[in-house]
Amino acid sequence: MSTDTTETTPPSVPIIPGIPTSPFFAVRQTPHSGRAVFATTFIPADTLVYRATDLTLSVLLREYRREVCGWCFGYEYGRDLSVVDKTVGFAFCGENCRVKWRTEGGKVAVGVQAWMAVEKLTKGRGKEDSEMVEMDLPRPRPKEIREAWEGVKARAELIRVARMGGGNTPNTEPVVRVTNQHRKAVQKAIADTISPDVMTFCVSGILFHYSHPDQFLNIDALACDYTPYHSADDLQAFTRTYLQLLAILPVPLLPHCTPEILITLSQRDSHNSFGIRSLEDDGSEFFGYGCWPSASYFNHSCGPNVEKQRVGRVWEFRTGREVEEGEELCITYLSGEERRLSRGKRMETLNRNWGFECGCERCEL
Ligand SMILES: C[S@@+](CC[C@H](N)C(=O)[O-])C[C@H]1O[C@@H](n2cnc3c(N)ncnc32)[C@H](O)[C@@H]1O
Repeated sequence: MSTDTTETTPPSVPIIPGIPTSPFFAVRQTPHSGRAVFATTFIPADTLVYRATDLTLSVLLREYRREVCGWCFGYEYGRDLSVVDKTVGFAFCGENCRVKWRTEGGKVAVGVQAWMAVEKLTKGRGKEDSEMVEMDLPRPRPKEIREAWEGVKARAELIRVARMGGGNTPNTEPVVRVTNQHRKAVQKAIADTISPDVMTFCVSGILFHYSHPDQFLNIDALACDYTPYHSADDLQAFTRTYLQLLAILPVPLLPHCTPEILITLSQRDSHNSFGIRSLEDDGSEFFGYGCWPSASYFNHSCGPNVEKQRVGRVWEFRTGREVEEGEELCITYLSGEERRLSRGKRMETLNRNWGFECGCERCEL
């Protein structure tokens, strides 16, 4: 990571879909830490330099779904929210948010139908897997990931035929007769262990691909993690969820439910998502996470000059001090407590969670 303020301007990068634009900065290539944001002018302290409004996919952990608004992520200190939409399993802080979620977040009628199908499947099934993310388990390598997705291909095909009658689109003539084998594949998928949070992630991403095909490039352009699954179990939860979604999603969404799309979502989300946390208590409550592509070009520094703040569904970025023209604008990827760790422990945390050796000014000293 560069904090160089000399005259040598870092090379600019070719046009990238979804990069942030601002009168205060530009995105440029760095020698060692990918693309980064550099001030193009002197910036006084406490200047709002950017607002990221481009939320693509988001996950509210199941345990918070009654307490955190499905639209604005509002939270009332753990109290259950007043407006509950039982059919889709989301709660809202008011009727206004519920309507916005239905019209914009539900992304057309098929979106609402998709969440209804998920709710129908998951309701009453309780928590079937722990979904605790064990950070120290070995991560599946790219070859294992390829094999796992390859391993569910035949079952996926059977389910697709059962749902679509063998046609390539819902309206094409059936080309394969649907047999018991196809129907059994659907039943087996539905009976398999459910991972509700993985399912929310996948449905949110599939709906984004369906409703904003042009903006999917913004996700695709983000830094890629080729080993995005935390463990073999995590990878299996994704392949299982894929089959379950093929079995239950509204038919128009099935062409958007593919291994390629689901893998891309995991690979880009891994090093780019932002935690959705409580706004009080140093963000001690972790409600879930989301991907705002334009906000993902700020690199990390252990002594950041930019502070980020979530305001509802938007992230605001403000300078924490004066910034010289040419200086890199950095946020911190560390949570409140982690910021107070020693250099060695910070490095370890960043390496484990983000997969990079921190080269920021504070670590280099
Ligand atoms: C959210 S992205 C930031 C933008 C990224 N540099 C890009 O080109 O898309 C996070 C990734 O940037 C890189 N990065 C961010 N801060 C860094 C730092 N302090 N030192 C080294 N690499 C860093 C790491 O590869 C990390 O996984």
